[in-house]
Amino acid sequence: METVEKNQIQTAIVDSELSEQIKAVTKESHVRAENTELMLSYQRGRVSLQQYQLLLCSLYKIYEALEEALDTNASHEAVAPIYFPQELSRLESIGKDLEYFYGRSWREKMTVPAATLRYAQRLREVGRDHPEYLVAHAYTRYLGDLSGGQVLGRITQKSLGLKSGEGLLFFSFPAVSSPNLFKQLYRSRMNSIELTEEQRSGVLQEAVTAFELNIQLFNELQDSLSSVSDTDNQTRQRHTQHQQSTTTAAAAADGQVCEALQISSSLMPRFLRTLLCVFVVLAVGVVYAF
Ligand code: HEM
Repeated sequence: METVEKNQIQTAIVDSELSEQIKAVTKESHVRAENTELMLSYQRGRVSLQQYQLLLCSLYKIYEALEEALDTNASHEAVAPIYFPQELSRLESIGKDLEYFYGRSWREKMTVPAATLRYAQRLREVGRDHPEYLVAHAYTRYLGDLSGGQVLGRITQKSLGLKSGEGLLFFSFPAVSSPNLFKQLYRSRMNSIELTEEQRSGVLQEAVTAFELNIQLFNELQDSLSSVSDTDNQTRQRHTQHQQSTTTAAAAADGQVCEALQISSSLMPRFLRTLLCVFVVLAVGVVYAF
């Protein structure tokens, strides 16, 4: 770990409770997470459907690992106080959102970057070897979802023109009537966990790691989208060049055909006009191809 982070953790440990320490120690990471390309798209109100769908796929894998680890360790003394499956569990909601976007075979259509798999793997390791660190991961995700995440939900809905609730269940916590009050309760439960100094230091370090894993995931996800859109652009450019010579001339003729069909619209049923239009456009295409 970097010396700066070690110093931050040591400063945070002095005289304060876990919830304050964890917030202090991840402050700088939070700023970095907010400034990733993906989160900046959100803050500019310009999230794309592809960005949101890919994010949901990754979140599914992360919450699957996190909630499995929490369930397995539900009675562990460092987990029980912050175990709120009814209020917080996200897995089922994300699954429904994925089904909304990808249909019933959403599981086969999921794409997940390597960073997501590393994140999920770390969650499994923590669940197995250090259940007391789960508080760091649960804090990072759930309290984030209940804080800035609520704003992100509204931005997603607006950017994608989704109707209330459609594909947006991830952001909704029906069993939490006041996110602020719930966060207060959650912090007080975090503070009730008894930890040795060594464990506390480990939890704080793990919280920094949890933010780092999120940042890596956002970056990789954004990179994969950029490379997909680069390839798309290249394919589109080649396609456009290939088509340009025939399309330009054909377009003028198409326009005339459509104008002609508009004139006779009151006399001809719609499907016949469509059929005629398709036929004429095909014929024009064949003529120009030769
Ligand atoms: C567009 C990006 C984001 C914005 C605008 C944002 C905004 C906020 C805001 C306004 C708060 C409330 C601060 C307070 O109560 O003092 C907050 C809290 C929090 N955020 Fe974010 N956030 C973003 C991204 C993230 C990400 C990516 C994570 C982690 C993966 C995260 C984790 C948290 C956590 C854990 C808290 C609770 C802090 C605490 O009260 O201890 N946030 N965020």
